[in-house]
Amino acid sequence: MMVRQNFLIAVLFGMILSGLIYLNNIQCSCNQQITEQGFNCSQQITEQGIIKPKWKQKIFGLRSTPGLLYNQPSVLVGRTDVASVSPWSAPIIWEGNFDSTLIDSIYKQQNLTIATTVFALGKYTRFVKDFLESAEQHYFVGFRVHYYLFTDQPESVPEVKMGENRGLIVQKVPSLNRWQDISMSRMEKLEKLIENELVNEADYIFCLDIDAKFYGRWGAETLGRLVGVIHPWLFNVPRSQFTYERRPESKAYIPVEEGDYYYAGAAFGGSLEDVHHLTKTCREQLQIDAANSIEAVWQEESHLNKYFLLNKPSKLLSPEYMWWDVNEKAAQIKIVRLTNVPKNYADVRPNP
Ligand SMILES: CC(=O)N[C@H]1[C@@H](OP(=O)(O)OP(=O)(O)OC[C@H]2O[C@@H](n3ccc(=O)[nH]c3=O)[C@H](O)[C@@H]2O)O[C@H](CO)[C@H](O)[C@@H]1O
Ligand SMILES: [Mn+2]
Repeated sequence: MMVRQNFLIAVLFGMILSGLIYLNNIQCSCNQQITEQGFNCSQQITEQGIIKPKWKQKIFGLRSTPGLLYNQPSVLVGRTDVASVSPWSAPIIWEGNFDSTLIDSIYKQQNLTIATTVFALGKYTRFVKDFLESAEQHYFVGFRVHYYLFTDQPESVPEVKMGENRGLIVQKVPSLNRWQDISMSRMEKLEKLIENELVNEADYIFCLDIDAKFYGRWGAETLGRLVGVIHPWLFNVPRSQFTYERRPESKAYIPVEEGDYYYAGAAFGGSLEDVHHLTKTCREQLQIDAANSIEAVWQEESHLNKYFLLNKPSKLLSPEYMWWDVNEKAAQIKIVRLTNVPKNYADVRPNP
């Protein structure tokens, strides 16, 4: 009896031990893949046993270059005229709170590709040249940038000289009659682009308005998981004055006593996975609204604001990154990086 009991305990012990060894092995092989080829454990096996690639995701530390000299960071001195952090601890990027030399030296080591999307339909093709030429001067200079331009007139796309490792991919899309539909349809196009073409192609994506021009640096300080830009018109007003959708019938509804910031629809970005989730969710909410015959007051911008209320951005860009007119000043804006190009709406839009 005693012998049998001992035997059973020994078998049990052996089973636990081999289980632990097995678990440890899985972890080891996974870690090895991370260092050798980025994050390869991210392959997903579905219920049917099909292996689906997940997002290209690399594990990097913020590695610094030995011997790099830069100003000593201060714990005590910083900008006091603006907030540099949100209540959920996301940084808010302003001129004066980052060191561009240090940031570039860290992110250049990561061999990144930044996908950047713009849409130019109808008369908005007139903005393409200035947008691209100014981006080549100021936007992720020295990094690999792939611009994706969606247009109904590929023949009108101007020749713009691109820097090394930078390129333009033009995709033809059907014309639409209402500017609101053009603006809103961007969410679905972006969702599909990320799904079908960008997985394993890019590390980050930024989605920008085309009626915009760069005047200052927009670089690696803007990289993050989920990135929103604070709208230039509404950065200094109480939340009750934000132009959120206020009708409860819309999926974009935000009550007057809620809301963090008012975000611009003209610029957002982040990792492919996060931006895919954002564009998919906004596309779904837009479709539900359309089925209920309601269009949010600022179309997809209203839905973006609802999304960011429920999915807080990990990084916020100050209105330096989407200013409303290069000739307009505000005490807090020390540099205009990207700005709206003033336009006569009646002149460029297909409908009021
Ligand atoms: C600064 C800012 O946050 N701007 C937003 C705001 O007004 P905007 O006045 O900036 O909207 P907009 O007329 O620039 O339209 C948005 C974008 O749609 C594209 N487009 C539009 C019309 C057209 O005929 N052809 C064309 O290609 C183009 O890429 C343009 O940049 O509200 C819009 C939705 O209501 C968008 O959320 C914009 O991003
Ligand atoms: Mn615009």
